[in-house]
Amino acid sequence: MSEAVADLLLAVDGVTVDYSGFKALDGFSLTLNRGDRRVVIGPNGAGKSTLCDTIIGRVRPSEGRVIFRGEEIQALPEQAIVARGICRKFQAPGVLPTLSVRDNLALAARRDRRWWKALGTGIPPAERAAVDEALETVGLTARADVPAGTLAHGEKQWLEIAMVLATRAELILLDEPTAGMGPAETSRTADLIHSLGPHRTVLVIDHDMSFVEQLGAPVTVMHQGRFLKQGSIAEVRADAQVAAVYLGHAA
Ligand SMILES: Nc1ncnc2c1ncn2[C@@H]1O[C@H](COP(=O)(O)OP(=O)(O)OP(=O)(O)O)[C@@H](O)[C@H]1O
Repeated sequence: MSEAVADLLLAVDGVTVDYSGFKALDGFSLTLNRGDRRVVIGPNGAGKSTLCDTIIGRVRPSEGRVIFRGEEIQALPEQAIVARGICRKFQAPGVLPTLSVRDNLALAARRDRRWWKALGTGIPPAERAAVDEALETVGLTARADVPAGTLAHGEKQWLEIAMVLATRAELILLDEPTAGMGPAETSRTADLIHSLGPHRTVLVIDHDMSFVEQLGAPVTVMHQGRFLKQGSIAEVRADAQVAAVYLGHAA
């Protein structure tokens, strides 16, 4: 196997998602190598969330393939895809407000997802280690025993990221991880993503250009379900076609 193939973690290959004739994704392709950080941007309706939905198995493509670790996954159920090592940031209802921060993480770390088994009976050492590491990474160790519902907004977002980390997923999909955050929290979130080691591969969708700049990762621009450009944030900012689609004309 060549080095390039060995490093390839995810390939979205010519994927089309068709809603009764409307193509939310239209022959879209993207590849991620192990350890990559990538940001996907694009105007409203460009297909960014549909891309995440397709990778995680919530939406089925009518054409194309999603290949993870060398195997096609586009027809697998979502739980099977998660079990293979892809996790999307849990949305707010994923956090149980009356449980402690640590217990929320213990549930996320639980591989068999039978959550009632995760409480009271003690958690296996590997899961405990994953929980402790996730707490440390997002800076919530001191808050581990408070009810999750009492966390500030930014802390809740970090808990959601920690829950993804606790699953030990290799590929992490973060859909607008800085939504509702102020500048200081946004910077901390960028630092947090930087601090994840090379054993994590991260795909981020975000509208906040200062956050995208702080991430410093290659940027893929989508428009109308299609690939438009890829480059550094500076290259993308300077691109006339990208500027045009954000201003709402040209394609
Ligand atoms: N279930 C659905 N049925 C029909 N159309 C859909 C469905 N889901 C999404 N779409 C449409 O597909 C297009 C892409 O949506 P998507 O949410 O992926 O875009 P996005 O880039 O994430 O946008 P935003 O930045 O506003 O979140 C939009 O025009 C949307 O209205």
